[in-house]
Amino acid sequence: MIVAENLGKKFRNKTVIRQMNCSIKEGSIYGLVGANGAGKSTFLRMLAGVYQPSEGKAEINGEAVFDNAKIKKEIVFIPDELYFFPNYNFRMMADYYASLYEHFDHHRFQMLCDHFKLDTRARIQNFSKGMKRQGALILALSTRAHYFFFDETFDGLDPVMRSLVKSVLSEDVAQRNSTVLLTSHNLRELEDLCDHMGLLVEGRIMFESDIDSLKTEMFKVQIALPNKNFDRDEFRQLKVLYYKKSGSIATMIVKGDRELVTDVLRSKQPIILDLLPLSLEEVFIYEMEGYGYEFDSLRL
Ligand SMILES: Nc1ncnc2c1ncn2[C@@H]1O[C@H](COP(=O)(O)OP(=O)(O)OP(=O)(O)O)[C@@H](O)[C@H]1O
Repeated sequence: MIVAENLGKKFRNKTVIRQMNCSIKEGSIYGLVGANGAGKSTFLRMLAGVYQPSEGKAEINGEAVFDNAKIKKEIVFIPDELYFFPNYNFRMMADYYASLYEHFDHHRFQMLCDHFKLDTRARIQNFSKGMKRQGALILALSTRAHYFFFDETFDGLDPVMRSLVKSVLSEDVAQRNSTVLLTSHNLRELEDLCDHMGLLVEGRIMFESDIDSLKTEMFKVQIALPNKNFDRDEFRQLKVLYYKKSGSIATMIVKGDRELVTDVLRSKQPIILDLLPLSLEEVFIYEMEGYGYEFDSLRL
């Protein structure tokens, strides 16, 4: 279990992460999304033991990560800006990783390189940005570590490679119960991969949830009632996050159990009733409104 408790990070006088609380279970794929500069990389670096927290705790299985050689052997951190030794090829980088991670699996390394069609003897400096990303991921997964921290992993990957990377990551988690924490500034990039997601805003996780309940507990409703003059008050039994009426049809965003919501709406004997699922992006937008953030241009 990865745990952040009242975690904070300051650089000189600038507070970048504040009072962060979050726990990530073994075997899960957790996506952390947030705008540029929100603090994603800083948070990841503290969980990976690269930065020392200014306050609070960053722990894995109850032990502080920073300066903890034992735990760091179980962690691979792939930063947003990749670094490879000059003049090295992938085979040489694999040997270097094997010197750091005792369970490094050379067979898996070769298999993944074949799968991604990467030539292990070619110089890395001649590779494209996307190929370097693939290589970093292959090296990480070949270590047989248990905790993977990937910063902007999909940056530079084309759609085919993205989906290949996603399937390789999901497979590792399913087979080995490894734990993956990924960051992205693009929510759509992570939504089909992660089982949990958190939204980081100005150094704080504003909210987090498992994807299934996020998607199944919020709906877009379109409804028309026999009495055309109904208003929002008609639905006061429900948690209506957003309401807009044009003509005789109301469109609203409702939070709650689908069956209960449907029962309440049906009891009004609607002429039109549609309950539509929201995309994850829409769910985040409406949740954020509860925290006073405005997303008018993106709504409905
Ligand atoms: N080593 C550092 N020294 C000083 N300030 C830093 C340092 N690292 C990060 N920051 C500051 O912390 C803030 C958050 O940066 P961070 O890289 O964590 O954000 P991010 O969410 O990963 O952004 P991006 O999506 O653009 O990569 C920024 O204002 C950045 O300038």
